[in-house]
Amino acid sequence: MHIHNLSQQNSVLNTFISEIRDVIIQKDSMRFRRNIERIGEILGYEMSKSLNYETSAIETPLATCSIDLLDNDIVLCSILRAGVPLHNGLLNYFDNAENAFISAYRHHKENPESFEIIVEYLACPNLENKTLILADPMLATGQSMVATFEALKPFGTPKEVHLVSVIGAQEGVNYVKNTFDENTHLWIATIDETLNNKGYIIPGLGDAGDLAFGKKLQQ
Ligand SMILES: O=P(O)(O)OC[C@H]1O[C@H](OP(=O)(O)OP(=O)(O)O)[C@H](O)[C@@H]1O
Ligand SMILES: O=c1cc[nH]c(=O)[nH]1
Ligand SMILES: [Mg+2]
Repeated sequence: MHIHNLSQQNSVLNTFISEIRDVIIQKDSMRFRRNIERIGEILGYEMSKSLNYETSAIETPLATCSIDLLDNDIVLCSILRAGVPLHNGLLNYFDNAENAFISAYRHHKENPESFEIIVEYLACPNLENKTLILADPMLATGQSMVATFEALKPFGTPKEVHLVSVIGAQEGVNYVKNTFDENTHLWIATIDETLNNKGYIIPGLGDAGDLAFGKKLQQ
């Protein structure tokens, strides 16, 4: 797997990451969503450098110029619900992407430390030979990404797969690295050291879905 950890280089991205982590600033849910969206824009921009381009002729009012334009059929798939602001950020840059949505949530059984991933809702276009972008802001154990990819398999075989995430735990990064094809790319804003016994990323930011959209009752 090609891992692109953008925090290895200092940039304004650090400001957005610090704000989504900050226990005071993250109380402003509009700012939280917008920061995730801005991070999606940055990750999308960096990813765009690795895609395919074809030269086009563009007519200006004065002359013709040639410019290399993106030549990928992109399908942007996000995991509900925390994936929505990240999806919007990516879609801000990939104007013509087709879109897929899938729900994946953690179902806790009697023991709060153990959970399974439940996939229920799925809407997806044909993936055959397309560029699939799988977006989820939190890559904790990595199980949601893997369950999502499994659920998408009946929709066709993508030409290339890009995973996009904001904060990952090293354990989740290792899990997707060992599970996905070695040509898969991971575009991630930053990677934290560990998970706690409830599967939350430490230091992480808390519950991304709750911070973006409000606390949900456990099912
Ligand atoms: O890597 P994993 O261990 O699978 O964990 C990551 C998942 O947890 C979060 O979703 P959550 O279950 O909190 O759902 P929500 O978006 O509805 O809050 C997050 O958005 C991922 O989908
Ligand atoms: O740290 C985590 C792990 C999973 N989901 C979240 O929202 N945060
Ligand atoms: Mg959540």
